[in-house]
Amino acid sequence: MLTVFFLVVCLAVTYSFYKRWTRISISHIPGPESKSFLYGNLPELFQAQAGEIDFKWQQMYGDVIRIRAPLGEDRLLISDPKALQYIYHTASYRFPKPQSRVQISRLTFGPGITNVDGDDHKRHRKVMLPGFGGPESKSFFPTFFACAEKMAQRWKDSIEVSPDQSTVLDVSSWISRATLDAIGQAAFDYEFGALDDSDNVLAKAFDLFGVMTNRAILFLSVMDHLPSKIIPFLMKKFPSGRLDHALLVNRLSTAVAKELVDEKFNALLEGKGRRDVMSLLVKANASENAKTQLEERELLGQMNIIILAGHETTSNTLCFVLFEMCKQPEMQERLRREIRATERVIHDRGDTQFSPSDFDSMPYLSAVVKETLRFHPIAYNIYRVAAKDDVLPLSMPITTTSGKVLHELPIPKGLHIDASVAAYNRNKDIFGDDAGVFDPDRWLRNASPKTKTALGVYANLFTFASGSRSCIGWRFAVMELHAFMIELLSNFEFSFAEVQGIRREACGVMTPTIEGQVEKGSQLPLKIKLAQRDD
Ligand code: HEM
Repeated sequence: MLTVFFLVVCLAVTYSFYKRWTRISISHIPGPESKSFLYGNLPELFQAQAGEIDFKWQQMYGDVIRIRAPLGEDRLLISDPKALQYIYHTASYRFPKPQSRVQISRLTFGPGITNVDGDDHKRHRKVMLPGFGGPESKSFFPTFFACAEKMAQRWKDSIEVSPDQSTVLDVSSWISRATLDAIGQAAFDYEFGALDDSDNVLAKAFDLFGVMTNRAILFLSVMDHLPSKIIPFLMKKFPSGRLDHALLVNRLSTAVAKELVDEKFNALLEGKGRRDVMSLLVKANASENAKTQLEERELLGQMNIIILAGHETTSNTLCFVLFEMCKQPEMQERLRREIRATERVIHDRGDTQFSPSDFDSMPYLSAVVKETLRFHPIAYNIYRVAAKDDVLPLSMPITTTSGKVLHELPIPKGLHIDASVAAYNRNKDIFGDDAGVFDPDRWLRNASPKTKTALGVYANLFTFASGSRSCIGWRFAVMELHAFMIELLSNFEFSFAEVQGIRREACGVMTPTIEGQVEKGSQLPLKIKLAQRDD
């Protein structure tokens, strides 16, 4: 049996080599030398700090770069606005995700919006959209605020008992648990209780921290060239720690999800439908016709995806806001002054809570949110494959290695494309010559960046991707970021704890780690004390 299996793998790999050598070539596109036939340039891309090599290559070769994947395969690393707009917006269903990533997502979450394609994806997205509109996201603002307040209270308790009225906390663990609770309440009307329990099983399971090893690089690349049907078999036959962990996440979170889907469905039948995302999803699904309705296993997959996509992303973004605020305390001070001034207006009008309409009087806060999303995009690279031979439009012509100038780029079916969100967000033509500097004021000088090619769903950033597969939860995330920042900055002063050397670790999502302690996973130890109040 195993011999037959290996024969199939060898044939598949040989066939993919044959196809590679007889198709349109992109080997004339400038790019870095490959240091290894076995791994190509991928270790440089996946094992450096997030975006670091993207910025270097962008300076050397421009916004369309040929890189090598394992076994001599050519790929493109792209940050060109027009090419990205074509791939993610205009022709998005002609550029599906690589099958290795689709299969891992299926294994971890079950079938759901991130791992289906074409008409199936349209069906999933249609049922999910009603839960993620503008009014719905705004309605969760008080929930996000309450979670931030609860965390802030714990920090105050810790400061109160300390002799020097300050505390050092790993804020990455705290914020990750607070955002897990926030997603539980807003998306499912469910209490994960992660803030109350630092050993929360689900919070620990959803910590998918892991730096890409050479073995994983090779494994994923080979998976991309095998017939999709044999991949689940291969995964079972050659288990690994990461895959076992994915199965554990699936088991734990599906158990919670199953209980909730049943509860929401019964509530709907009894006419007691609630306003959380999942209730809206179950309701939208019930009004679909039988052909387009999501099956129960798809609803469960959806919930698993929302738990992960909805908490690790916002949580890590919040960590990088605090990181910037510690680097530049004057920004922290300015933000606090703006929040306090708005607080006074709110009290004067007889309210006790901030609401999304107060954002209008906090332009610096919104500018800090946008600048953090630009400068520290948590999903720093996103991946696609050309489903057929195609032609990419370009914002800037490319000069090939033989000196020919191309105004558009023919690409072969099967070409892997790594979109560099990190590099696009620092494009000097769009964001200015100082695109490499963290400067929230750029958003006050120009509310939207100058570009002929509109891309992305928020502020012309590519942080939430673009087009039919753009982040469905972006409004949700923007609300949550504002709520947490108001609460944290108004109450506390943050500075770096003794440990220095925070890294932007390139895991599935970018996360802070400490130089020399990467194996310990996400960490952001900060010194926290109560902010002075004059009133
Ligand atoms: C700062 C926070 C966030 C960032 C930077 C972010 C970024 C992204 C990006 C780049 C994608 C596209 C990935 C790809 O196509 O390969 C995506 C998709 C997605 N995001 Fe987010 N996200 C954030 C927060 C959220 C939240 C809060 C939720 C849910 C509550 C969410 C749910 C989703 C879902 C379901 C998809 C898949 C959409 C589809 O395939 O149609 N995200 N996100």
